[in-house]
Amino acid sequence: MTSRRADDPQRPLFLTGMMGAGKSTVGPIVAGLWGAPFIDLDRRIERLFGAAIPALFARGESHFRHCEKAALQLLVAEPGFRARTVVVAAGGGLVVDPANRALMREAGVVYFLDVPPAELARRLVVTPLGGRPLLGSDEGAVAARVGELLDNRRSAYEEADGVVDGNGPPQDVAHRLLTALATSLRIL
Ligand SMILES: Nc1ncnc2c1ncn2[C@@H]1O[C@H](COP(=O)(O)OP(=O)(O)O)[C@@H](O)[C@H]1O
Ligand SMILES: O=C(O)C1=C[C@@H](OP(=O)(O)O)[C@@H](O)[C@H](O)C1
Ligand SMILES: [Mg+2]
Repeated sequence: MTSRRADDPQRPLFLTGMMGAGKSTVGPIVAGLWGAPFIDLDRRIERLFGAAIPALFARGESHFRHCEKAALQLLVAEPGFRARTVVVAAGGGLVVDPANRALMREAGVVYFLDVPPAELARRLVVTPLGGRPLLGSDEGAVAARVGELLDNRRSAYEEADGVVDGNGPPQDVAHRLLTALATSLRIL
């Protein structure tokens, strides 16, 4: 069984990985199994800055990255955050900034949901592309773009406390994650 044990340390879990890895889909399932709240950092950003992700990107990627970093810093600074059991889905690019990586690892446990580029592209082309401005609007170019981003980011994703295979039904991924996490939490 993969649910939390009463004696597990209380730590936030950050889910990282590429767009399409399933962070926003698997995160709420893990939170439900764990009896913990779920926070999607992209939704926090939208609330904090009063604009949708594409609108923030329209002011430039660096503007979006600034908002993203501020949202992470504000979340982690909430009283008692580091001792909470909470599941946080990061946006796929949050790890690119080394300060964000360090902050997540300092504040909680970080897991990388690893999914091969072909599967990411398969998932992303059936999702409205406009919501992820970095992918552009050309379906045919998504696989190449995703492969390029993953090549650039892989080493940052791998600086996690653990890596979980994100292939397969979301429920299976959630259970896989909780099994891996149980081990991480007990050795903290
Ligand atoms: N394990 C999975 N298997 C198949 N499709 C998935 C899986 N996880 C997510 N998806 C689908 O892929 C798309 C992106 O998922 P999402 O959770 O938003 O990813 P992320 O937050 O990592 O970018 C959605 O259409 C979602 O339904
Ligand atoms: O990989 C990225 O740089 C991004 C991923 C998105 O979140 P998801 O990973 O949840 O799609 C969102 O934060 C933004 O469009 C940028
Ligand atoms: Mg997401």
